[in-house]
Amino acid sequence: MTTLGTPLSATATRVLMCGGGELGKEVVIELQRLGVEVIVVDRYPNSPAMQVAHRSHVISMLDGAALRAVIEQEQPHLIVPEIEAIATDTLGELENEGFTVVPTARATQLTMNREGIRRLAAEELGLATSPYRFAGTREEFRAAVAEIGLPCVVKPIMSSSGKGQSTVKAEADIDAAWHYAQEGGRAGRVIVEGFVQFDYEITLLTVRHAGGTGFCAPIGHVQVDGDYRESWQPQAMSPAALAAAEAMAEKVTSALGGRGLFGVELFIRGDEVLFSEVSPRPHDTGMVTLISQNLSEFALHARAILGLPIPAIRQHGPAASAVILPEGSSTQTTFGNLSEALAEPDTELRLFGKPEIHGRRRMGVALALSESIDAAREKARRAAGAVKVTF
Ligand SMILES: Nc1ncnc2c1ncn2[C@@H]1O[C@H](COP(=O)(O)OP(=O)(O)OP(=O)(O)O)[C@@H](O)[C@H]1O
Ligand SMILES: NCC(=O)N[C@@H]1O[C@H](COP(=O)([O-])[O-])[C@@H](O)[C@H]1O
Ligand SMILES: [Mg+2]
Repeated sequence: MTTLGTPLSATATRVLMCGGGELGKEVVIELQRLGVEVIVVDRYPNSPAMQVAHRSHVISMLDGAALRAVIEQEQPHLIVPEIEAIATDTLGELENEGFTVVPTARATQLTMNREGIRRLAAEELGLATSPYRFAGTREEFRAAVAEIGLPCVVKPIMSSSGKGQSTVKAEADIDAAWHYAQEGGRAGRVIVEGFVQFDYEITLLTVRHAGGTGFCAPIGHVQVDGDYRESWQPQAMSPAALAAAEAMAEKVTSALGGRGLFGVELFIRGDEVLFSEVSPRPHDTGMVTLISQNLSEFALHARAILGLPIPAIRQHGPAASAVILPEGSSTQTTFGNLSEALAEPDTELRLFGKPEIHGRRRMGVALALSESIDAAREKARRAAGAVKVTF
């Protein structure tokens, strides 16, 4: 596609986003800048991306019939999944019928289930990973934990952002980990992974586009309870570790195929790289690229899926992001003290505009550029911390 039309006309280039959170919102903004007609589908009204799209539909995206009906009605040129929890079998059928799914329907099927992507990476592609077992019953689970040994990490095979994930450190944690995974996942089955004592972990943003495959500078991050709190770019790496990371990212993304941006999650120990998982779409830790690159991960995704060139990716030096992750209950949250939050130079905020909060929810992110990674991280944390959230 190297011609784009006029939105809302007979020549329109239509993109339908399946999922419309904060990551989708930035993708929609990039598509809007190119005059693409954008339709957003999500499970609740006024999701962040819906607020910047041409139209929206509220359905359960796990309901294959509902998803098919919306797609048949909208006739998009591209179907762009934004979350994992989608009726991916329906995406497969639609792809067979001639629709284009980003990056491919198979990639969305394999990555929505930890078992699919782990078996592809470790067993078919031979990538190094943590040791792992899958379990569908309590008995299988106890046996899997015994085989992997302690400490181990337990995750539902279908979940994201750390939901249902816990670390079993002692015998006494085993039952709680099983129950927690049953509540937090969309299927009873779990993965038990050996706990990796990594030096640091990265997201290697990898973009498959018309001219080949490109890599962003590695993004380091800190996770708490399986959910990201801070990220920074560039993460310093030895040349050997970086080369191994890029080789691994190239291998797994070419196995998934199609065009678009991927977030390849890797654990690094010395010069050794272990594959963790991959998102076939922009990654939350990659929000730092909103300030750190000429083309953010969202701009890269938009260009790649539209078949446009990506001749260079420019990195602007030490940069960081820190999440705004309040806990409360409201449909009219306010974000105050912004003059202090944005007082320092080279600081930005994104407030996602999520219509509700019940419990803990990521509502925004602070971004900063500075002289060093430490200084950028501190600045981003100061900015995020200064925002006064009231419910
Ligand atoms: N085997 C492991 N050993 C050590 N730490 C781990 C292991 N697996 C996961 N973690 C930690 O938990 C974090 C979240 O794990 P993972 O990415 O698998 O969860 P997720 O729910 O898919 O998260 P997201 O959807 O945000 O990517 C990792 O980034 C890492 O910090
Ligand atoms: N790690 C995956 C991730 O960050 N996904 C992002 O969070 C949104 C859901 O947020 P919500 O749970 O607040 O609705 C998703 O729509 C996506 O933008
Ligand atoms: Mg992850």
